[in-house]
Amino acid sequence: MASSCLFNASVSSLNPKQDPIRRHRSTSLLRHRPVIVSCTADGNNNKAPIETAVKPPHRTEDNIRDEARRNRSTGVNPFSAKYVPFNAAPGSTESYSLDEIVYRSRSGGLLDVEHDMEALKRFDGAYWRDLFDSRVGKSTWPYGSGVWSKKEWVLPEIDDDDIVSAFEGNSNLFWAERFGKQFLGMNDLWVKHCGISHTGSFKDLGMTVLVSQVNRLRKMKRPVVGVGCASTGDTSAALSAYCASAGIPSIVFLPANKISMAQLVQPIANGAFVLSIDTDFDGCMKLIREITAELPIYLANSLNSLRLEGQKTAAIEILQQFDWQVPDWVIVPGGNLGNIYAFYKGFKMCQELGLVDRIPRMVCAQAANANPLYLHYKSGWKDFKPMTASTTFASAIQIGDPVSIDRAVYALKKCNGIVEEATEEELMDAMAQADSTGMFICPHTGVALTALFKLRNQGVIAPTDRTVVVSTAHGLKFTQSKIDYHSNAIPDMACRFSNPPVDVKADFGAVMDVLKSYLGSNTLTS
Ligand SMILES: Cc1ncc(COP(=O)(O)O)c(C=O)c1O
Ligand SMILES: N[C@@H](CCOP(=O)(O)O)C(=O)O
Repeated sequence: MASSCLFNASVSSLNPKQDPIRRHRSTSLLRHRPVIVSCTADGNNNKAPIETAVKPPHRTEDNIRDEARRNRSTGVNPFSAKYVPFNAAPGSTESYSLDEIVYRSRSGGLLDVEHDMEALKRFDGAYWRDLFDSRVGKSTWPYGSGVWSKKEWVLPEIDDDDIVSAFEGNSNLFWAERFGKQFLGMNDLWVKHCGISHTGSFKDLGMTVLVSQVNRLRKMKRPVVGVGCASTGDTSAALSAYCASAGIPSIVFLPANKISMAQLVQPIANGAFVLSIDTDFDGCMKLIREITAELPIYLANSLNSLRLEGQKTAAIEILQQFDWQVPDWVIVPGGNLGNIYAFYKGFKMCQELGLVDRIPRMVCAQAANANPLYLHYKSGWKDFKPMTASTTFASAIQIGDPVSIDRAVYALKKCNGIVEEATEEELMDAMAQADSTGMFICPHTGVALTALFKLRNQGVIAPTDRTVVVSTAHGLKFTQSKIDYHSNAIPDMACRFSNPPVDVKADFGAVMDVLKSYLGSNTLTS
């Protein structure tokens, strides 16, 4: 079936791969002009979307969603994705539409979202790089989001109108110059601040995808009365915010007294139905799986592979922010273990589709008090043993029975990865050291930085290696841990880098004395 191109029918039948001049022209235009997607496909199914560089003028009566609707292509979308069993045996034909409500394969294993890679490969790496780059820094719906700017690789078939987005992603890749030089002798250390985000953690990246799909299912009159999750605090915050924005009920299961106040208040404020349950995260996870099997509540944890499609865009973004150069190392704190696989998948897609020629080595960092993956790695990947996780300041990764263990092991084996762990003292010191150089990180990022300290000291990571530490949540969600540390109020912890406030009388002389002793000289009076 032939279909029309909205703005430029004359170029619609060209495939940029076959037409270097067109490709060159489109590239230079895309660099400078806003982009609207229009689409074409012919009966031989050998053509694909063409970007036009012509954006019609903004109509004052339109909002950005209206504008996207008005400019929507009438062409056939050549891209698609489906659920398949994770790491399926060769020859497996089991698959499910993304419009089905399914979290497990027939054999009870994990699922994965599989994209039609042949369709994506009809475009070369340069095309995808240019397309993604052209969408950054714009407010065009839905591409203003760092996730949806990669829509063709995420949920290619969803209608833009169904998308629920807070323009998440595009988070800061911070050059940790002083921290790297002062504490590690490194000059190319970076922190990907995924926590500087709508609800303060990387969960927004996955949740925009999941809640958008739920929005679509509800419009299709599928029986979804609400969306539910078990959480250590960040998944619940993201779920409740995105659901509230779309007017969808959310239900969150939280382990009582095991998450920070800031995290607890997020779903409460966003109108979620909050259950505080007398168990740990693993207990909540077991319950939500049982409940979602009984009631038409859609499961929002990363067991649901849709989430990882959004989270993988953080990896693509890192490459993009380095102008498509590949860092040597990427360090990710791990709990339920979806994110480490999401990063691997993002990097791998970029390699397979020709945007980059290799992938980085990844390190998964765990708290020593919740380290089932670390123990598994140290055993040479022999038997995996779930555990009961102990209390940790890195409370969002206090998880003993991670649902994505198979995904994590797969990813780490494929990228020659490493697993490290951090004691409570190590992670808190690392957090304080990072903060002392101008960051304000969460304890989980402290776990990742500890892994970096250890691998540098062992000589595994070299001083000149380009290294990215993934910061997963905003430090403002975990202020109590910082207060405890800087008050020297943590039993059996030296709190070596604490910086408690000095009590001083409201008296000029007293203040001068304190300042002179701080400055170590009489510079104030001379
Ligand atoms: C702040 C933070 N960091 C890291 C993680 C670990 O991510 P994952 O569960 O995907 O391993 C989580 C959640 O588990 C989290 O909330
Ligand atoms: N840290 C997570 C734990 C659940 O992880 P998920 O990615 O499987 O939802 C949280 O914040 O709840």
